[in-house]
Amino acid sequence: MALSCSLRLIRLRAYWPVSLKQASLSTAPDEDCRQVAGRNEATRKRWMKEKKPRQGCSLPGLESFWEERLTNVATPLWRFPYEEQLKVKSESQKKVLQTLASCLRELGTDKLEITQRPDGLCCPLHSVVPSPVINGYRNKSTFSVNKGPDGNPKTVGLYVGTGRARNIVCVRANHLENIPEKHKQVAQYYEEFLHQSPLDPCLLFHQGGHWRELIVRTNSSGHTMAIITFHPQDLSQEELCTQKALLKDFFTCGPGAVCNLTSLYFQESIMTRSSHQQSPYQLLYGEPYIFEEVLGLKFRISPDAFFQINTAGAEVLYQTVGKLSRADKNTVLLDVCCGTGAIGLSLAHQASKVVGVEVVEQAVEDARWNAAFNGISNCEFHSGKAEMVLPQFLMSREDDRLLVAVVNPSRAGLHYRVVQAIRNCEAILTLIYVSCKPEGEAMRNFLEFCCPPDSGKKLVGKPFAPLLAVPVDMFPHTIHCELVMLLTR
Ligand SMILES: C[S@@+](CC[C@H](N)C(=O)[O-])C[C@H]1O[C@@H](n2cnc3c(N)ncnc32)[C@H](O)[C@@H]1O
Repeated sequence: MALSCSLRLIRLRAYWPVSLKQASLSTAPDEDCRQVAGRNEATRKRWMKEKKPRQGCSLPGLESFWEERLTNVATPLWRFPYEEQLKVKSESQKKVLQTLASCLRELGTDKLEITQRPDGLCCPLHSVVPSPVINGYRNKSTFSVNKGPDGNPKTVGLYVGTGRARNIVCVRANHLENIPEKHKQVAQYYEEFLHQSPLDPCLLFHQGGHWRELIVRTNSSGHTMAIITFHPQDLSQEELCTQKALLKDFFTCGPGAVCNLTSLYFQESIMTRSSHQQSPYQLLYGEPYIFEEVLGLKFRISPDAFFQINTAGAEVLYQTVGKLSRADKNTVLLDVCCGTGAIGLSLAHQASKVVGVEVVEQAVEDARWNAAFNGISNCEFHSGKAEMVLPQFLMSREDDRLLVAVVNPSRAGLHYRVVQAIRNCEAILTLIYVSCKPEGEAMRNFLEFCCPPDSGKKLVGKPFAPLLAVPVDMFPHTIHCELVMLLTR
């Protein structure tokens, strides 16, 4: 990629505030707000001046100062009415498409009619499709354990500050509008449990301590799964069993019973994040899975499996993908990075067949169960890294039907080998790229899909061209937005 193009990508990233998790590690929440507002500076100033009062903001002093900081970092658009938030998001998406257009021009793409639009965008941009739910929409929240504003190391909340700057403060998330009350309640009781526990929290791995983050998942029927991560350090099996029993008692017959947990999991982990394979999720109590309904289908979700964090928003997202995909009974739909199979299964009725690929084993097992439970028989799900599975699958395919590829990778974007495999497969004419961070690694992927053929990079297939971009808001109050990009050739 040309140097100026890379610089533009860096600038674009600077324009975008960081993700909720990253955001909670930022030192400068108010700066994020300034960046977010960008072109809507006047509107932002007006709203900041009017200072919409924060619900329940009655705490004086230190704690309320930190809560406000966290609110501004994690939900930087919270002061804006939702209509204004959508305008801010639309501006951000425009930036992405402008950057893509100019990078494509620099790369000498031959799709000049696409990159020379009067608005400077690489393709038409649909207005942002709103989230059906604005507040408390998260079905999953991750809470950390660390020192709070008062220095108490047994505080359960989200981070403000950064590890690098050594200024992390863990702030209770009670005021965040995107987190449902149930999640806040479980966090509050976990904190109470920690206060009762004789064991220390694990703040830094090398400094010892045990209690670590809490993940809460809920579904629309009110079921609640809690997952607690624990650093075993050098505890014996017997001591570990005692801790698990204390935790279970607290949430089943102690003060935490009011949380009404449907499942309680415990994961011993010595790494920042461990998969089920690396360190199994141990069910201490209740149901092994949580279930959710999406577009009339029932989905089983394991503790290790990804599921879109805004369920109502996910329905809108999948409907959007379905409309753009043009999958029909003559096409095979590839669902790359399929999680529990949600995209493929919700579109299976449109396609002749769905082939899903996913690296998390538990999610693949869920996807197979979900297909069987919902009576969907034209789906197959492959377990493994897409960069290993997909090239092999496409090479060994004997079927000559057209393929529609839907890719929905994590923030790291698609591995280069996945891009090569899709680009060099002539049967794929339609590609839908779903990204929650289109200004990041997804941008690199867009350029790899659309650049002129380059035998040195083994991108020999005809380039794709962006045809339409539809942003779907899944994350009200934050700057983030899911971008559904239709690319064809
Ligand atoms: C953003 S989620 C999308 C899941 C799914 N499309 C959905 O809507 O529920 C990204 C998924 O990619 C998976 N993933 C990450 N890296 C992968 C890889 N190298 N190969 C296959 N799947 C991967 C993750 O485990 C996660 O389930």
